[in-house]
Amino acid sequence: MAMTRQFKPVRRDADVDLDAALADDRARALAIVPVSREIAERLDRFVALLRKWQPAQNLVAASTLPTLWTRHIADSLQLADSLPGDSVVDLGSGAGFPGLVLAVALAERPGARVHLVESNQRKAAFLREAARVTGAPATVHAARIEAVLAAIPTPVAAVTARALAPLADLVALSYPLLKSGAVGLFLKGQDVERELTETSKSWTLEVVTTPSHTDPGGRIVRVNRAEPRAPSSSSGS
Ligand SMILES: C[S@@+](CC[C@H](N)C(=O)[O-])C[C@H]1O[C@@H](n2cnc3c(N)ncnc32)[C@H](O)[C@@H]1O
Repeated sequence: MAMTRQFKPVRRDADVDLDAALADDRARALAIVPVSREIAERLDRFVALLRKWQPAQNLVAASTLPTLWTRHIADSLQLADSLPGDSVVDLGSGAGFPGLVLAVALAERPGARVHLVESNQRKAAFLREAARVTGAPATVHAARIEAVLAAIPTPVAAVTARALAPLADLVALSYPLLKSGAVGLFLKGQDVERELTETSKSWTLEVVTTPSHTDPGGRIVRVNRAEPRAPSSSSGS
């Protein structure tokens, strides 16, 4: 009788180590930013997809993969409580931080919508697939922010970004939304005071900064209002 050999996929030691590290990190992350079991399950699907695409797409720095939950997911989720409403625009979403994760957090809210703006076509393709597998209410715009922002329906409750640009550039990029009532929620590092000083040279700002729950030294910058400063008149004429 002919024998059919069954080949099982081989799991390498590195995969097993990563499974264990991620299980620990998941528990740490969800202790910092608790979510319902339903949302945690959606996030598990997101993590599985990211791990599948990571070898070909290098979606996050490989060194941060074992701390994906604390470093990227909890870092994003901590903004959820600060959202003043359920319509969000996330600028330069990359692999989905913070925008896709916020969309997952809002998945149970009727009418919620998160617009993810990402000009890299391969990352945008990943974001579309991530929205599909998680059922997150996200719309992906595979385009440059400057080209797409005017087409996003307003009013928008919040505009978010992480690791995209200095604060002054973020305020300028998001001004079309800020002036129609959105708040800016920007995840920033230790250098935030210098960035605020720089931004204040060109903008009148109402800003609140609070410590990050996940990044020691990191700050959440909430821009409640921004208006461009009038150019100073030149002297001596
Ligand atoms: C450093 S990554 C940060 C990604 C993500 N926000 C995070 O924190 O992991 C910046 C992302 O912004 C995208 N990006 C940069 N400039 C952009 C622009 N003008 N319009 C749209 N996307 C942009 C890049 O393609 C990249 O994926």
